[in-house]
Amino acid sequence: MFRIDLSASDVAEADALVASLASRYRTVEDPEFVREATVIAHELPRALRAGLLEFRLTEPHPLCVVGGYRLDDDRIGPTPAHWKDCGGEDRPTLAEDLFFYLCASLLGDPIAWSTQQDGRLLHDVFPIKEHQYEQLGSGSEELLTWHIEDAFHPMRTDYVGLMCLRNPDGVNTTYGSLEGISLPDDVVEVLRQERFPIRPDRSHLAANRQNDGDDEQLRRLRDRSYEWISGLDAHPEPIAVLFGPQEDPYLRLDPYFMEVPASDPEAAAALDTIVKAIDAAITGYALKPGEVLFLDNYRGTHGREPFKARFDGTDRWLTRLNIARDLRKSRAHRRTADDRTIY
Ligand SMILES: NC(=[NH2+])NCCC[C@H](N)C(=O)O
Ligand SMILES: O=C(O)CCC(=O)C(=O)O
Ligand SMILES: [Fe+2]
Repeated sequence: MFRIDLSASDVAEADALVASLASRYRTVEDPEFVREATVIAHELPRALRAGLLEFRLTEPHPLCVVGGYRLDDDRIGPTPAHWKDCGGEDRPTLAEDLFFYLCASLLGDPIAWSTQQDGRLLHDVFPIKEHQYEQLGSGSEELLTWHIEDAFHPMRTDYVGLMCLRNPDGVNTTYGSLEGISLPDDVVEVLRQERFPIRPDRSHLAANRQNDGDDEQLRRLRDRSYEWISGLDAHPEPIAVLFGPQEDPYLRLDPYFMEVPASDPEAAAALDTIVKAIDAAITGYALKPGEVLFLDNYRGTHGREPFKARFDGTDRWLTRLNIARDLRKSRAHRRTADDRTIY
């Protein structure tokens, strides 16, 4: 993988920047912070900025890990029981949230889904008791099968960021890609065609809807998004699994939510071929507290190994950002040019 390791002086610089911001902003969701973040991010250590630029421009690997940032396990407090309880202004993780958001701002602009985690920019990923056996980031007992994040969505982002706050049992994030794999030409040609129906994953379904707030207009927009999602769930749209460069194509798939109709055995066989090829090369990486992982969501798939959750405040805890390189791609689905929520 591509690594950026912060030196001691890099860490000191980042800490000082974060400390000054923590006295000005109470949450990374603050629209003023969101607007300023890209400018503020230019004050991050130069080696970090240069590393992320290289990752973005040269696409050296599907994964980039930023290591060296330190956090205090006591200060961040217990792992919450549900994301609905911890999205406000008093997060004990404010410093980590700010650092993570600034790093992300060097790759692009974070966006929020109106249908995920109450429309927040920053998601929490920790085990939730009621989700133990679900194919959700908040599951635990089941292998989270590998996927391109939000693969069903035409506005899925270029990058997914995961920051590790705690990972006491060293649970692996899994990843795979087409690196070093050459698929037969006829298979590639089929995979480039829109013959692969895909359903939305469960994290976007209305069953996981929580607080709507009291803005009537926002509620109506959100209703509409949920309707669109449930329509797709009932009538999945066929997508192409491969796109982009001929030699080294980009990926779009979440096999768990894909089913090719029996009437198209050629497409079914092609999907089976690529899934088996990626499966055979899956590896894992256990994030350490303070590390930030950026996944190139065009180049690599990811998932998570199963684990035994404790539900006692000591569980694994990551935060997550979806980062777009070009906000305009989703402009028709956002209220204003600089609003970040996709409806
Ligand atoms: N193959 C899958 N399990 N796909 C769904 C991935 C999890 C989803 N992104 C979530 O936020 O929970
Ligand atoms: O928990 C992990 O390591 C990955 C989680 C994930 O893939 C997700 O939240 O979408
Ligand atoms: Fe994911």
